[in-house]
Amino acid sequence: MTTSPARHLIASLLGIIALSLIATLVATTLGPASERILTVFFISLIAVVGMGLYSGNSGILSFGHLSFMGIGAYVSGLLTLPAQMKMATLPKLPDWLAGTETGFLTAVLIAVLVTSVVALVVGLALNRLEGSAATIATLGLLIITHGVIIGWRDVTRGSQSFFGVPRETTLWAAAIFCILALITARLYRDSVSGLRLRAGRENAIAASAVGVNIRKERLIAWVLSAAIMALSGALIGHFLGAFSPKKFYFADTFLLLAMLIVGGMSTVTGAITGAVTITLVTEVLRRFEGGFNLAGLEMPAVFGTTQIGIGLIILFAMFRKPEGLAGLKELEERFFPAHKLGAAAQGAGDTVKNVDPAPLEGKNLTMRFGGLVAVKDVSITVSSGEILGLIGPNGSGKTTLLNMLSGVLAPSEGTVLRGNTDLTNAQPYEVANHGIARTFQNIRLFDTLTVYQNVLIAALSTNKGERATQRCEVAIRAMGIGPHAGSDANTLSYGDQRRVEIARALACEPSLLFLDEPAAGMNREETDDLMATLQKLTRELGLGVLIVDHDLKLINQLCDRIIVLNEGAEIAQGDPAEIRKNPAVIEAYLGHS
Ligand SMILES: Nc1ncnc2c1ncn2[C@@H]1O[C@H](COP(=O)(O)OP(=O)(O)OP(=O)(O)O)[C@@H](O)[C@H]1O
Repeated sequence: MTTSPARHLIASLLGIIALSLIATLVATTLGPASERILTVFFISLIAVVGMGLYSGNSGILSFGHLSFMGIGAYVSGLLTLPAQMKMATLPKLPDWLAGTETGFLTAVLIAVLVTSVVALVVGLALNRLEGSAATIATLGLLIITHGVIIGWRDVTRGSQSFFGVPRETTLWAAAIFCILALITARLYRDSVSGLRLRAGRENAIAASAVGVNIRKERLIAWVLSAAIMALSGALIGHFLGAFSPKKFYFADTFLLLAMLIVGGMSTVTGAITGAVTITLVTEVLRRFEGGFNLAGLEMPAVFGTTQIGIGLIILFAMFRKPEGLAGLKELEERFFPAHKLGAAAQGAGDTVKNVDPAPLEGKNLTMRFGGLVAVKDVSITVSSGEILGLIGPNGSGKTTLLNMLSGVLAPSEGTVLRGNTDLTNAQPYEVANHGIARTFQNIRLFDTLTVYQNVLIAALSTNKGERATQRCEVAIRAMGIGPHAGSDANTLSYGDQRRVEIARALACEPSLLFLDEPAAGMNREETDDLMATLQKLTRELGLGVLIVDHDLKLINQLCDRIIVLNEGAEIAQGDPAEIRKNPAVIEAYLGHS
């Protein structure tokens, strides 16, 4: 399933095929030099797209992808090297490998499969790391793979040239594989998995809270991108006929990353733009590297002209276009309007089913941050059909309690149960799939995704993604944000962003909804409006709501029951009238009774 309008994908696929074929035809008419440049360009573009598929969609910059290109090249080279050549240059090869001699396409396919398996194993370990730690680990991968290739002389010829690989990569072969790689990357970006990964890139905690298993999505992207890198490696091996380990090390990593950074990481359009820009600059500057004649004036040779030029372009991109020359959107997304709501779903009550009618029980919950006890031995029950308020002065532990109930924090002591299911140490995405959705005190939207996509991710990632489109549209309508469906979330007003967060939570089809200061930053009119919407929804859907807010008017009018915390401990519990009269509550808020 794809998550973008069909016209986007059709335009994109037609554009990719048309551009590649036109470029190939033009190059064949211009002669062998142009053919050679375009072949290398196509192979580089495959690699850039492979790197972008992981780094762009996950937000984790990888320095290690050239490892997979190297593995692809060596595996494919070993499989196609003529037996006699192997006997002469690699006499210590195991017999089964020494006697194997496959065709080009078979070798490419096996190289891609072998590299995918290696990537899967590496990815399982790498997936435990986040952000810059993961990036540094990919650098380690590059260095280790380089070391292994150099050290494994019997198979790779070590640091010497690995030569004799049949030169099978023609311009047309490179063009067709490039089209396939571009289409794969484009389809992946807008697949369910790609959209989930992009959501995780924008805000990992929020993505997890709407049911996204980010580690799983990262692993899928990692393996897929490694497979594309292996394809690129096999093609360059069969184009050059000879290569050494340094072909898959820092210099080319830098070049490919430059293409990705200059063009833009998060789109296929960016990969193409970056590859075209850097290839053009490299080709032009290479001609001036050995010195040139400018209107009769002899200019001296400047070593490293090409690298200086690439460096300057990166600096320009960083200062003027930090998201890359192509920006954050695919070309076709700029031309064709984004999602509009269908006519399918009208009411809110027709889709929501109670996933689990059992109440959620937090028993004797305690949370310690070093020496600070943020929540002390608090027990709380949230039931369907009830609106429960959680109030208390600043720093009294409300958000921490909500984080423990929703899986964002594992409690230091105590248990969280939903019926017979123990959710004490469950991840947020597991909690979301037990019918518990939430919003955040500091709005956590997927900023560069549209409102529609923000909500769709939640629907796709909970309740097995059943009726996702319908659930998404119902939630958007219920919160009155239909007119903004096609806008990027970060372009909305504060009040509307809060509404998107609630719509996103509703799209999970929860039976329990946690709202952390939903009216924060809203004026009175917006707050009253929100209150009316929440009242209507909870009555219609039979939702259980746990709401944290400092707006006591809202809490008093909305809630059936209120729990009051002070300095991490519960000091009162009762209906609004009881709480208003409670001396301990008055003292906690006013400092005197
Ligand atoms: N991740 C954390 N690491 C360390 N201390 C934390 C963390 N989260 C919360 N705290 C501390 O725990 C205490 C309770 O914070 P919490 O945010 O739960 O209170 P709150 O009642 O929600 O406050 P507010 O009404 O201001 O949002 C505070 O002293 C806070 O500084």
